[in-house]
Amino acid sequence: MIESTGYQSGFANEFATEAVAGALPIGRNSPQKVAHGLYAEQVSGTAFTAPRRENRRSWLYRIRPAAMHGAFAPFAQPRFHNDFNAGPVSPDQLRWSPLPMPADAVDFVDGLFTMAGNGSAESQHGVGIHLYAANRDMDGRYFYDADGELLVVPQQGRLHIETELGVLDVEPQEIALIPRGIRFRVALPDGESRGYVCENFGALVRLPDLGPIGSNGLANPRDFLTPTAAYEDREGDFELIAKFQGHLWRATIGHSPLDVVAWHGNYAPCKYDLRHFNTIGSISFDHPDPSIFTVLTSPSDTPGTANLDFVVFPPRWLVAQDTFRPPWFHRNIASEFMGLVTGVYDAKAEGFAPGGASLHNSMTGHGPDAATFEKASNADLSKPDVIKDTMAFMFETRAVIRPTQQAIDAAHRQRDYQACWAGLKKGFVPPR
Ligand SMILES: O=C(O)Cc1cc(O)ccc1O
Ligand SMILES: [Fe+2]
Repeated sequence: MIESTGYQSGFANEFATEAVAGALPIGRNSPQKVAHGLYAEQVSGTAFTAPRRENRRSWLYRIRPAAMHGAFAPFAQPRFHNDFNAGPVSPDQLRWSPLPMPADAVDFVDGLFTMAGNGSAESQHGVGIHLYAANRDMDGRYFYDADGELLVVPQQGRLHIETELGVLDVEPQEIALIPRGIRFRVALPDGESRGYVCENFGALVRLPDLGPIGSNGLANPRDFLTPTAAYEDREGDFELIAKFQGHLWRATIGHSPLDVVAWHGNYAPCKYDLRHFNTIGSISFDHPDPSIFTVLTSPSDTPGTANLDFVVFPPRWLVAQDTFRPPWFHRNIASEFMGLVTGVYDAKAEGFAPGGASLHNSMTGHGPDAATFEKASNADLSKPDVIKDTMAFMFETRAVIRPTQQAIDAAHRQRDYQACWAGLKKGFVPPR
């Protein structure tokens, strides 16, 4: 087990960190001989020639280079993939109860269950949306995803994520970002653990522009924490699992790949506490568009039209006057996959449980359920509404989100979801 050695603050900063003094070369990246007999290795997350403000890469000083492992062979974990049903996709509103905890011993990789997605690693746009339910540590097993960066949203149980670049200890209401290609191992200090993973095939997520909000607000850069270097020097019969072009592969590896003694650069994992999100909303009237809740965004080639927006609905005060305060009824061009970390979501009185999920695709009508509509239409607006102890989120994409066959067939899919709107009464009374 590698213990955390601490964090450095800032989003995609130029970090420099060494677990052994003198391991980082000074004034160059690849000296003829690296200090302490280490190997130098660069890992790039953007094209070499990407504009400087978007360019992401790190230099790793490690015990053995990443090239050292056995040949890859296909690895069977049939619940984790990128087969997003090429055929017709139903416009139905869909909702799921939480993924049941496994009965057998299951680690993070074996516990991944693909719910939906769009695009592909090959086309370099789109997302894979996965849930995980696991109950044991990855043991002698290391994983990397060559297809996309991973945005991990734990819902139950802490995650101890040992990565090549250091350790992230993440608890529910925090998120972790693991860059494409970075190798890691997950331990579960609380045993049974559950959460959501968004695999981003497109441009790396970044903080959204703030426009007229100004220079502060929403997710502030200093609240993103990147680990300081931490490594293990461990030999044994281990396995390296890779996700590559939508499929899993396994190679033997005779040492721990978490052997980076020092590194510098701006391509690194980080975590963020969603409770630090500075929520901005209406202090006059009307419920704002949910883009005001964007934590991170992956732009597409069309300005303002994201490949992925990660949006949160944190605790906040609702004070708007002459306003229906919860989310309105709507149909959007974008497609919305929602999850709930804790509490109750303000548009759904019942049925959307922590650990559950919903999917409302492009132009599919949705919004408050009948009970929420009734309550909010009659609420006393002279008092503020305080939304407490909750953390819902949304993976919103420009492309339609295709549920997988296993998500459609799952026993935990709520086949009666549409009934939540059935009780909406006809209120129209034409003037006479
Ligand atoms: O609950 C939803 O569907 C997400 C959502 C929230 C909101 O505040 C406004 C629009 C929207 O799609
Ligand atoms: Fe919505």
